[in-house]
Amino acid sequence: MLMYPIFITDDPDASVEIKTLPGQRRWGVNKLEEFLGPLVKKGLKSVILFGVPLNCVKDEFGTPADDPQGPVILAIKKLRELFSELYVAADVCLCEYTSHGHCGHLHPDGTINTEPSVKRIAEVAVNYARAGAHCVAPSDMMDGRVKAIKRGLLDAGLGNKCTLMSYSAKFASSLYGPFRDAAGSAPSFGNRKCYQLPPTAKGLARRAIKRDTEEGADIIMVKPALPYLDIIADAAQLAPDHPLACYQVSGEYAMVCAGAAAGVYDLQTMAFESVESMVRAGATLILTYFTPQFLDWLDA
Ligand SMILES: NCc1[nH]cc(CCC(=O)O)c1CC(=O)O
Ligand SMILES: [Zn+2]
Ligand SMILES: [Zn+2]
Repeated sequence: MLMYPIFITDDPDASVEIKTLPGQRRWGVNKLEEFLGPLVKKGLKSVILFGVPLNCVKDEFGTPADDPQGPVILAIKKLRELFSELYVAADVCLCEYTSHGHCGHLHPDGTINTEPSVKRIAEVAVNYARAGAHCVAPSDMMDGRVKAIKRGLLDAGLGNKCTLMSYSAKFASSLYGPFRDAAGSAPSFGNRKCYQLPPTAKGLARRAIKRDTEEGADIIMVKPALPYLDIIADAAQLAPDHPLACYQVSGEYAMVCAGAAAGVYDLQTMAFESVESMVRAGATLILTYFTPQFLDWLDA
């Protein structure tokens, strides 16, 4: 039930430490074999890829997102070729590729322009699926994107080849800090409160979960995880026949590590307690940066 989030950058030989995410690195495509080979041997079953383009020319449309020579498409192809048993998911968003760092297209006044955003997100998702992704996971939060992606996959003949995992209930959280640092995707102005949910928005989260199941999502996700266990439990009840994912995000991971380093608790015990709580709430799939450690700990 563990999916490992990994950062793929466009220097093919990169292996660069990410300061705010202890133990995690930005990887180049040429390094994926030595990085993931040992983990696959230990039982790693799935990864989710995040592109970290450092050398591309970003524009307001996020054009580099599905560049055939871009890091995500190259990594999908490489991983499918290297590891026949590994499940390869790809995060779909534009913020890593837009000049303004927002997750969609903007109106001249800086607000989100939903229609072209959704169209572009669906295009990117289909291109990741064409490259061989088993699963596409839109994290942009634009209204209507699940339906558009599902339609796109069906039209491309990939409806039964590629799973759609929706970040259905994604809250505007302080816990994404290390990720934005790792992915270079902080917005250049404003924030994401227009398209991510406020922490108190239980009703909106429930409606988003229902809407995504109706629009054709195959997996529902709640994010962040530990502070939102009630939402995970709600999702388990609202979508009982869907796999339910939750994302132990970068800031949650960093918090667990920092607390352990400060002597507040034992790292392994706390890491287990955190994900066991998610399982108790109803999660059946957990995206976590602790995945490599869990493979060791579960084996020991
Ligand atoms: N679309 C961007 C995206 N996709 C996944 C994360 C966060 C993941 C993490 O913190 O580990 C974010 C950050 C954000 O919304 O700002
Ligand atoms: Zn984004
Ligand atoms: Zn808005």
